[in-house]
Amino acid sequence: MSQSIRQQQLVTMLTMQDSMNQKVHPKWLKQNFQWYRAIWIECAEMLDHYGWKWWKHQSPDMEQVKLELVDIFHFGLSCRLSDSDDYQQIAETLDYEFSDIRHADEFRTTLEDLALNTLQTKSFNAQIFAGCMQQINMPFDELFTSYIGKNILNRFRQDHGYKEGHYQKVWDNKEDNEHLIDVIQSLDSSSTDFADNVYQALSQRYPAS
Ligand SMILES: O=c1ccn([C@H]2C[C@H](O)[C@@H](COP(=O)(O)OP(=O)(O)OP(=O)(O)O)O2)c(=O)[nH]1
Repeated sequence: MSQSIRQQQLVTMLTMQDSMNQKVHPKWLKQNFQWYRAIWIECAEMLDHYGWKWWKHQSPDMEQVKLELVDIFHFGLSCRLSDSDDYQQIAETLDYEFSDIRHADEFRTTLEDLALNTLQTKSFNAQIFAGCMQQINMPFDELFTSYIGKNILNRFRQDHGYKEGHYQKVWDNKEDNEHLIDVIQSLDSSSTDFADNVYQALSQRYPAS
């Protein structure tokens, strides 16, 4: 049976994720990193970007909300890669789960369901994750494009001393994540060179390079 486009995109992301994790630690699979912990913490960070305080005016920062979902997806893919090295099989499973969307009445409650499920199972629930995406109108293609962008930013950070502590996170009064949003919007994401172009654009903007 031919592979769907979404499955191909999932295999591409799984490959990039494994490679990114190896950059952080060459033997990452043996480190027993707590991916589930990273997921629920990111859920809380996302809720802050979305807004939840009833006593204060807050407007949702949807670009940042989407970027937090992309961070969660990095950790979710890592969860799945911790259990199997068969990219194709993981992609098929995720592809099915993305068609079996689960959500509560509104986005914040779905996000809490995701955090709760993550804490209870210590794993990644793609059905509820897909529910969060649906409730903020984020199509899978956008997840794919933003995933590539953020993965490249994560690489860029590591190449410029993120782990060692000498990476500059803010340039021109903007956080690197905000620069990334600008870069993604300025490039053609359908180009086969998209990932390389993101890296190049970040290098051009970064003051120390
Ligand atoms: O082994 C790892 C560790 C991290 N990441 C990625 C996932 C996520 O895309 C990013 C970390 O998220 P974020 O940028 O929010 O982390 P931070 O370093 O805590 O930054 P901030 O202070 O902006 O939240 O790094 C990986 O892919 N593999």
